Amino acid sequence: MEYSILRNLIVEIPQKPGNFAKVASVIGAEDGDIGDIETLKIGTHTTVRDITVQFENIEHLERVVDKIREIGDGIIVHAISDDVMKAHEGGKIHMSSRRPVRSLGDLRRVYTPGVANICEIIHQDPEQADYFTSIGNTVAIVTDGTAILGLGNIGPVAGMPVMEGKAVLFDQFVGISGVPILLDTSDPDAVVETVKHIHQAYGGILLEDIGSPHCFEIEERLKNELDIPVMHDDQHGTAVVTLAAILSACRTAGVDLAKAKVGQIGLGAAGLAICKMLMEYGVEAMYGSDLNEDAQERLRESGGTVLGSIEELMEKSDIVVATTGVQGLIKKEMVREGQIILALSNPYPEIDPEEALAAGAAFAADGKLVNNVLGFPGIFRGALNARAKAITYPMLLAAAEAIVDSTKPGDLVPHPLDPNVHTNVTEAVERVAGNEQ
Ligand SMILES: NC(=O)C1=CN([C@@H]2O[C@H](COP(=O)(O)OP(=O)(O)OC[C@H]3O[C@@H](n4cnc5c(N)ncnc54)[C@H](O)[C@@H]3O)[C@@H](O)[C@H]2O)C=CC1
Ligand SMILES: CC(=O)C(=O)O
Ligand SMILES: [Mg+2]
Repeated sequence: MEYSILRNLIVEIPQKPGNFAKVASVIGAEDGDIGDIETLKIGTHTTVRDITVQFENIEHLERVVDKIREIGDGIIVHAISDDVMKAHEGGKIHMSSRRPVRSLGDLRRVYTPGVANICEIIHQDPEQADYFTSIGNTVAIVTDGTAILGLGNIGPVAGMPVMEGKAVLFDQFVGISGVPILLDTSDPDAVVETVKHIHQAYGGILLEDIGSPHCFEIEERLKNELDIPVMHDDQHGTAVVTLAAILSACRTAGVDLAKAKVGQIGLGAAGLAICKMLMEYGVEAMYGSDLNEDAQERLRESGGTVLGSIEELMEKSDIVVATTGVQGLIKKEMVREGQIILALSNPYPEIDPEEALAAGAAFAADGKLVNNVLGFPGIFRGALNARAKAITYPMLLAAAEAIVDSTKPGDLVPHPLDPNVHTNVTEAVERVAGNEQ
């Protein structure tokens, strides 16, 4: 038998001698090849095991799982997990202590009675919280779940894996603690009130995957009403990285961005912010296209030109950016020779970069490559280091330029695991924030 897929079966088995053997023999009798077996949880009456098994194909997997389910006796197959699912088991983040408690002395220093003195110091001088608490190193990752990647309004709980992912990136790239906050409302009044009531525990607020148009009002009001950095990642994190990718492409192609014709397909959170950033940078011919008339109107109000169709936009633009969430929206016949195409929707782009290049594009990339992961960690690290009260356009521009400077010749953007990019963005943002104070 040729095995082509490997899966992990998460099976709950009542603690009775012979029960595990029943599961193992069913798998063996059906020619499944058992590998590692891990005990995930020992309960009072049952044990949950993660059994790695190789299968010939999906049909073979389904047959084996059906046979295990037929055993009965309280044996339950909870999940069939692959390596992505495995990476999510138990969640991706965990709040951990920076101070070990190994003795009573530790306990008294870390907790009562020692802690009371620190509380009093902060009570007398609230700024001491910067030194004696983790607040200044913690960012709330706030979502209402209305625009989770390009998956749409799937709710905040379904969006939690994305928020945990952002927290992983904050921690790994710049040492910030990211704390997901899931809101069960999208009403701007309620969102603003809620964030205002909880904001004291955080040094900054990252708004994530909040859909348009309510994201615009929410961000604007929170920026005005809070004196800590607030940034909607899908708007400005994306705009920063997109500007950087376009600048690198223009540098390689010898194109002057200010004189280029740029088309943006999708004028939601990401799209409108990209247009505004590019126009602020000096782009004069900024075209846009969206199905939604209000979104079109927002581009006109910002100084851009709305075109009637995607075909017209593709025809007229030297550089095209797409953030619609619609896989395959750009057809290869629409691609113009020498165009720069950034199809940024996640998880699936508007056109595969290989297809765009084969159709004549000079540069093409998707949202895996040109991704706000290159921006938001360093932007917040820099803002927190400088104790900035807001994230401003000059700070965002400095972040974009730092990304360009971190990009190897010929590439559009740096590798996201290159620590230099996060350090460079941090330093650039911190420097500008420091100058602004
Ligand atoms: N690569 C990256 O770093 C990022 C990528 N994105 C991606 O961009 C996409 C959009 O995200 P958001 O702007 O937050 O969502 P959004 O919901 O605010 O905006 C989507 C916009 O696309 C428009 N649209 C939908 N179908 C269209 C079509 N057929 N033609 C023209 N316009 C159309 C909608 O009317 C809406 O205005 C998502 O797939 C997301 O994953 C978003 C942020 C960062
Ligand atoms: C990358 C990101 O933030 C998004 O696709 O929504
Ligand atoms: Mg997002």
